[in-house]
Amino acid sequence: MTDPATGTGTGRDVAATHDDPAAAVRGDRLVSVRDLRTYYDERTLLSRSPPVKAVDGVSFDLFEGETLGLVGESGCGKTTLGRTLVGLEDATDGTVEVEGRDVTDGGDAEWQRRVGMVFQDPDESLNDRQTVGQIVREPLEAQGWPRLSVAVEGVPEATVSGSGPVVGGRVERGGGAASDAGSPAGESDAASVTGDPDDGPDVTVDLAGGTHEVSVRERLPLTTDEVTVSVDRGERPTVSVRVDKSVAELRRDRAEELLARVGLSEEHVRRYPHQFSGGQRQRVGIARALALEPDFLVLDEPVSALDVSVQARIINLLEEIQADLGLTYLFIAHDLSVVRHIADRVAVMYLGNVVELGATEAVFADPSHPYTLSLLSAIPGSGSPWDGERVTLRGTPPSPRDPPSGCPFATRCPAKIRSDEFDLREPTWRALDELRVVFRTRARSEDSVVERARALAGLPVDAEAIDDAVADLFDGRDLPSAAQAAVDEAVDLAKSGDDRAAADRLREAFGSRCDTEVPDAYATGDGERESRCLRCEDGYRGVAETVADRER
Ligand SMILES: Nc1ncnc2c1ncn2[C@@H]1O[C@H](COP(=O)(O)OP(=O)(O)OP(=O)(O)O)[C@@H](O)[C@H]1O
Repeated sequence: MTDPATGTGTGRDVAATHDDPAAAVRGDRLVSVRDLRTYYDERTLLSRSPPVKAVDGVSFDLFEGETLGLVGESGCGKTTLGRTLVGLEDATDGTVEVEGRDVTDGGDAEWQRRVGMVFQDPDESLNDRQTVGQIVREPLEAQGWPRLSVAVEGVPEATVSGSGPVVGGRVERGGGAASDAGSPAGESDAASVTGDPDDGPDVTVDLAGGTHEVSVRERLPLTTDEVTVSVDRGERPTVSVRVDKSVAELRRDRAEELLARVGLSEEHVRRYPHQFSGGQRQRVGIARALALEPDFLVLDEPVSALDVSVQARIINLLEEIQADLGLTYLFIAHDLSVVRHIADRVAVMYLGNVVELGATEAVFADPSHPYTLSLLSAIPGSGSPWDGERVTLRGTPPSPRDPPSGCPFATRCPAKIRSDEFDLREPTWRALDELRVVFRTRARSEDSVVERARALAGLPVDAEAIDDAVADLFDGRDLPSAAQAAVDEAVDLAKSGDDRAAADRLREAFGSRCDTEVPDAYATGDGERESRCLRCEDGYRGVAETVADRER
């Protein structure tokens, strides 16, 4: 019905995230993620477990210069999503597009240069046997940095020859034929030979007038004094460009500059990670991620391993760097107050799915997914309209190897839509949900040897455990006779060894849309947010209202 991220579709479930107020401060779309899935398949000849569906159908956009916070409890797939975006994990399905180019398979060299990742634990992510200088230079060496591009301005045509790290070639002035390197003609006065046109040429030689002028792109550790240019003028001038610094010197200087950028000094270059504090090590991790002048950083819980006093300084540093360099961040965190501080928008993830996405303040002020509500209820003074007790979710998240067939949150949802068939009290509904989880869990787990032997002998399977579970859950609760009959049937199925059928029987009798329908992304608020909760449809009570009623 809807493509949540593009906002195409009809009806009120159109996710119009592009019209939201936060969009006013965002740039163009940088990354588009569509129905992305990343599964870990560990099947071997001996093990037949299904794959772990770590990311299971995620769609969203990232806009230039924004910070998108990604939150959710441990194991919901945040890291896997971040790693898939930067090409460290292979996507199983779906697409990641950057400015319209498909980079899903991780093999796009240009995208590899433009993304970086900062990891949660600097102790694990930095090689203790390398000096800090070596660590920061590593990506430069791996990517063959620098390959300096040259543009010639002021003449219709010129030939460039380069030496050292300079990549020469034939260049054309705008309006002429396309250059050898395929730069589109007419785009600008300068056609660069290599390099990303967005970054501009590294060295520009202006031949207008009788002499020539040389300029060097600001971010390079190079001055014009270190670039020697000679011009052989003729009908078609030849420009020879020599860089006096060696590649090794340029890399060393770049590393020093990066370390200075993150607040470390020259003297730190030859030290080893274990000689630094946690905060300093994370600064090294950030310097390394910035080495290749990325546009986009995935920050995977970059401050959660640090002392609270250090966290604020690292967050400030990340904000400063973003403002200076115009970077786009995906900021993964479990601490919602950190996300509230740093993120323009927030995506809430549960069991491999993004269940709510929107402008941070709007999501905090009026969460429209019950999972977001439960997360916010745990933060005192979160500012959300929820003023009740903390909403504690029942049980543990389902296994990502066997997620529920409908809404992924249905098995724990405090606002689950109930079937009209029965008029039961909330604790009874919950007992029924939990009994179904018991059967689902049993169906998933391997039988014990004793259980297999009992099944082979035609004996009831672990009947006592089932009876105990039923007694625990329904002790003192009277069910209407039709409901009791359905529970009894399910119990009989489980005792005959068919836990899956037992769970299905309960779903058939007591389930609702939440158990069978995967919710679309519904636009909520003023269209600035999207929520994958069926309660967003017309005719249902709101999430907070329902939960408040049920928790009473
Ligand atoms: N390399 C792997 N092989 C198999 N399963 C994996 C692998 N990496 C992660 N998983 C599983 O994928 C699911 C998602 O894990 P992931 O680390 O992405 O979640 P997370 O939300 O980042 O968790 P945390 O906050 O604890 O880091 C989990 O069930 C995890 O056990």
